[in-house]
Amino acid sequence: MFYTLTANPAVDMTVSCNGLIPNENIRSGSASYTPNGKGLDVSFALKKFGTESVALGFFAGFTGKFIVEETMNMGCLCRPVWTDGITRINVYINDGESEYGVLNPGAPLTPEYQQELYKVIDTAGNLDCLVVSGSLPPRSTEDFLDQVMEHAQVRGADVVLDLSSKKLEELAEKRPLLIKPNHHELHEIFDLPVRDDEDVRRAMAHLHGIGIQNVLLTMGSKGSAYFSNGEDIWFAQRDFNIKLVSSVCAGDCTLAAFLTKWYEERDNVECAMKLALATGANVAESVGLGDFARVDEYSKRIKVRKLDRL
Ligand SMILES: O=P(O)(O)OC[C@@]1(O)O[C@H](CO)[C@@H](O)[C@@H]1O
Repeated sequence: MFYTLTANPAVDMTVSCNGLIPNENIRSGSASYTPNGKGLDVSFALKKFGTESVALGFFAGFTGKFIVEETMNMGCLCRPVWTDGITRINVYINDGESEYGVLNPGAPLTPEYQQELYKVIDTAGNLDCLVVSGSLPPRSTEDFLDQVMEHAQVRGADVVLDLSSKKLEELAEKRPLLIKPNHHELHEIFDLPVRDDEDVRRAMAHLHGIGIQNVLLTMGSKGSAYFSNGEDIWFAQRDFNIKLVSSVCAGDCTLAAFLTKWYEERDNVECAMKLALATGANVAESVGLGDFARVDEYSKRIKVRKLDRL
């Protein structure tokens, strides 16, 4: 069974408007409020593919209650650790041309809440794979993610990491099963720029060298991705344009789609990459996760090739 951990969930408020004007109030055209956070998005997307998971995380206040209730309403299992404060609201604004995001810090953690979460991991039934995604709330301890990984790995679970912080580099030596950086994160965290296939070969060799078992590297709006298992590297590219509405949850759903195919069938990389890119593209065409209605159609229009070995 997959478990996801969202240490810092959020209600996403997604607003559309005709442009922001300095020092003036504007009226938005629409606003939607959705339960989110990177690990939760993975759980929601897994559910859409018929794959069960349990969503773990810290939740607080009315926003935390809203997220947990909505998660359960969607039929997802959830084991919340309740904390003080208020789970954050993140604001995304689309002015018709560009997207703007204001990501808030979240409700602070204490060592006691962290201990509570470790206990949840220690006693979780059928813990095969823990997907740890997203930022950390204020005042989480320096070793929080090390502890999370250790508690999961002691149970024999695989750990998948989707983190935007430098901590990802430190955790590499714990041999995560998979990481899912995008090209910006690869540059910022590991100082590995990605301009062409040769850069990708170099980057993948480095990542495997420091302990990471598999890498799914997404290329954002380019609509492409690379996957490396330490032996081969695959490149996937879509051949169609999308009408971008919000790219906010696309990366999380790309990861979920990849996992739902690849985790059980490690040889089926091509199929997993097709589903992953198709899902990411379709999610970007709506606010939140959307309905995945075009995923099958899009999957047929993704080309996958293996990079030549040098
Ligand atoms: O602050 P984090 O945890 O890095 O990112 C949080 C967040 O941007 O991630 C999701 C999209 O990936 C959103 O639903 C959510 O608001």
